[in-house]
Amino acid sequence: MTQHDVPARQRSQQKPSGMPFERYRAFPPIDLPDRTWPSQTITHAPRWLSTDLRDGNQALIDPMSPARKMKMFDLLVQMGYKEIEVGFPSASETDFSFVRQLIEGDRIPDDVTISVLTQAREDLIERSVQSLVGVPRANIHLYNALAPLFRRVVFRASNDEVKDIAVRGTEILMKNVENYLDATVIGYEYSPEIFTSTELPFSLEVCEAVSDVWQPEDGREIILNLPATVEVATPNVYADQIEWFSRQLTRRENTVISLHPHNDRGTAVAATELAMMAGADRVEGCLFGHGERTGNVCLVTLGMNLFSQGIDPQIDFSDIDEVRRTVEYCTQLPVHPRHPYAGDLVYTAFSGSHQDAIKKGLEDLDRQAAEQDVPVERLPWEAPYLPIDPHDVGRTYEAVIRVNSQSGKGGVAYVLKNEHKLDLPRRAQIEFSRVIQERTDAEGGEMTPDAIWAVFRAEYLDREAPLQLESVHTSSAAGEKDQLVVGVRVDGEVRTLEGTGNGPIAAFVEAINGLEVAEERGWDVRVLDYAEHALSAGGDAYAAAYVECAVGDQVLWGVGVDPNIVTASLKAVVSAVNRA
Ligand SMILES: CC(=O)SCCNC(=O)CCNC(=O)[C@H](O)C(C)(C)COP(=O)(O)OP(=O)(O)OC[C@H]1O[C@@H](n2cnc3c(N)ncnc32)[C@H](O)[C@@H]1OP(=O)(O)O
Ligand SMILES: CC(C)C(=O)C(=O)O
Repeated sequence: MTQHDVPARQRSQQKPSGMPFERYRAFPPIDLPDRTWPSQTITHAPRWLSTDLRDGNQALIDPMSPARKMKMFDLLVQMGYKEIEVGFPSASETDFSFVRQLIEGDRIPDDVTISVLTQAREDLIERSVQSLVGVPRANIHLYNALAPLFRRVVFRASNDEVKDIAVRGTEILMKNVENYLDATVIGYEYSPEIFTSTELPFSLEVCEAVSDVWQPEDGREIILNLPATVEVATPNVYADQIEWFSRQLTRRENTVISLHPHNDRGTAVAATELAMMAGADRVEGCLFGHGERTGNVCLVTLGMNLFSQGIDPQIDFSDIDEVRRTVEYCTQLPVHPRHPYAGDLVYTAFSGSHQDAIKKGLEDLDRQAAEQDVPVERLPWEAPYLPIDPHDVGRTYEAVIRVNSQSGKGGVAYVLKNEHKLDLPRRAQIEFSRVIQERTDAEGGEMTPDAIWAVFRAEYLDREAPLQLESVHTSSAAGEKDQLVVGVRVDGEVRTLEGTGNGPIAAFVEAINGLEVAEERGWDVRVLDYAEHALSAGGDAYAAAYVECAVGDQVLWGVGVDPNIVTASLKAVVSAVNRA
């Protein structure tokens, strides 16, 4: 079908881009009509291999120094990675001596297997094997490219000659292992590089030939790593390729099918997950997706995706910021603020409707926890816009809601509640968020919690003119109205006011309305709504009071905070009057 055969309703209204798209071809689909992977689900973590110290390192502007490599290795071990590719020892003295440092310094825990990568060239294989002398167990990883373009351009060799590179490489490797590593248990990994662009039958043929040499059997596995060296198609195609390969392969029970996806199309995570559904056993990648070009698949995202589905990733991400800081130090590259699960902004909402929903969701969890009398961490996680609980990766809720011109009342109210325990009534939230909105519109940028608090204090708590409350005495007998005597300053002048009413607020309002300046000031005060709550528990607890008043023809809120609830209420009335 050409572009012109596309029905008009499906055709884009936009003009042709002028981009030379004709130079590119769509990747042909895989003929696998009875594919089974679409109906599979992922139920457990794969075997992970971190290639941060190899693929990750080889793609850095400034490859890791020995100290940085060691820090990365220790981090990977601490997080729980059991297979770690530690370098390409034949590439440089730095890589070789790092492997020696690990072995001679006894840095490799008993349950961790290191591996090293080599091209299928005799001298490089020998040097790689030599780097492993003295290690109790390790994997050696050999690769050569099989794809048509590489056969023609890089190796200038026929299919058989390219297959022979892999077969001979395996034989040479086994010979060297015999010569140098008698006390070491060596595992073998072979990668038909550029697997994604290679004819599937040819990849299979070469892998079978390599396996014929290695002779996998029970207790002697072979790892066939099928890399998306360059990601060239939609993720379903990779899954088809993996399912096809896995079905055709002999000795499947002694073969570990491994993935090594790159992210050229930005779909490495999806491709990996679909390929796991297609039967892969093992995944290679890097923390935060470092590696050649657009990087290897991100191990953090994959692991946390499992976690968010209730599956143990077998890796500890509980202090994600520490992981991020260490990786940034080792790679000297920043992690994007929107990186899934770990970026600075990924648990933060600036926009009003998101803030409102998150605030309600978190309050609902607190309510459920109180009702069921269990800690909130024991409840199944369910909160709008937050796929996981930030606490589970060591983040706090403090940064969840941040305020700028896109924010609404929910966000502002969340900050006041979270930071200062002030739970504003709904209409007070609306009123105060307008005050904040004026600021953010005028000044742009973000308003920090401290700045919001400063505005709140100035607006509601710190106004002392024209009215200031100095002292409060109340008396009431059962069944009688409250008698109130308050000391105030009106425009700085000390006055004593007396009032009577159904409660101290009504008595105070009566006293204010009776002042001689009341008429000229427009202080015709009526209370429309009232709310109060404790700010903290215990004998020295503070109380917050919120009073919605009509003062003349204005309707506004006042807020008061005091250890004494009556004084807090009267302060709230003063706050409203002064704001008017
Ligand atoms: C997809 C990947 O990430 S694979 C890993 C890639 N990583 C690296 O390359 C980092 C480490 N590499 C290096 O330090 C160097 O490339 C070395 C030391 C390995 C080799 O260096 P050199 O001997 O200078 O060779 P060079 O790097 O140019 O490699 C190209 C040669 O190797 C051959 N070659 C490339 N890959 C392979 C392979 N897997 N097996 C056998 N031969 C290979 C090429 O055909 C070419 O041969 P030619 O010179 O006869 O044309
Ligand atoms: C060596 C192989 C696995 C590789 O890095 C790749 O193909 O991307």
